Amino acid sequence: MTTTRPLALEVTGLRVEFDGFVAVRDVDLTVPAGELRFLIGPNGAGKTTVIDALTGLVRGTGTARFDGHELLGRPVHRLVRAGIGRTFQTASVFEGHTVLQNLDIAAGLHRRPTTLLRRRRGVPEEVLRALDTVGLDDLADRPAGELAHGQKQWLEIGMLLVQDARLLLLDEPVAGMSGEERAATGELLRRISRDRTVVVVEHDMEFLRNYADTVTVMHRGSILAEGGVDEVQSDPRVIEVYLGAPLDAPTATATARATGRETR
Ligand SMILES: Nc1ncnc2c1ncn2[C@@H]1O[C@H](COP(=O)(O)OP(=O)(O)OP(=O)(O)O)[C@@H](O)[C@H]1O
Repeated sequence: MTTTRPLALEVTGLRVEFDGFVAVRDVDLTVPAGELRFLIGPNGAGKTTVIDALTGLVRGTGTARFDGHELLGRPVHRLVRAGIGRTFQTASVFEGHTVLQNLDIAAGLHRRPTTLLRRRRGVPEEVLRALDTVGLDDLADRPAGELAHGQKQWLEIGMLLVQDARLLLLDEPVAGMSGEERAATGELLRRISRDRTVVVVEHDMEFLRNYADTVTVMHRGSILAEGGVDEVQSDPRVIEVYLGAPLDAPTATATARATGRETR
């Protein structure tokens, strides 16, 4: 099953506290389908915590609606069923199983493992489609543990596609990837975001410049700025807080970062 109409993620007043420490506050965020949204900000800005709150890993207050469903306060398995999928900074695939088996497991989480492993004929259509989308057709029978780093991330994205995730929240998907893998991932995210809602947490400024439609900048738990890449990169508040330099005296490092010669 594929998405038939664009869906937006609409977050208002999101707040997350850890033992009295407010990690995320007053976050309003709307992400339409068809747009590749990047979420950036210095370390500790609250990016991952936002994703954690939307995927049920931490408790958040406020509202977060997707496809008519309130996401906050729902258990993880119900969020998966509601079409919410995420990846982590480290790919979590079943290394001993083949690419196809990983996708098959993701496609039928409710089936018993023995049934899953016996099914070699009649590969479900959504699995074939995901293999094609993430470009792993030729590696379908390869154990996931033998895949290159980038390929594991693509497999993980494929696993979200077979679950029919329509809101994908991806945490630093290109970290540790080669230039070629980054470009392939960027194109993959573009394809996916045409009819799904995709939010990417990323530090890599070059990747951001090449692929982001819109950028949301977080700082100290709140949203600091939002707009196109050029707009955000030239915003003095962003230069000051995200790049870590005082406005009137940019350091060599900050200047290098602002012009994209450094990635973090
Ligand atoms: N489980 C937790 N318990 C207590 N504090 C936490 C927890 N998770 C995150 N924090 C704190 O919340 C703040 C936001 O962290 P978060 O990981 O969301 O930032 P981030 O923007 O994703 O940073 P990075 O780019 O380094 O991954 C940080 O100060 C962090 O130390």
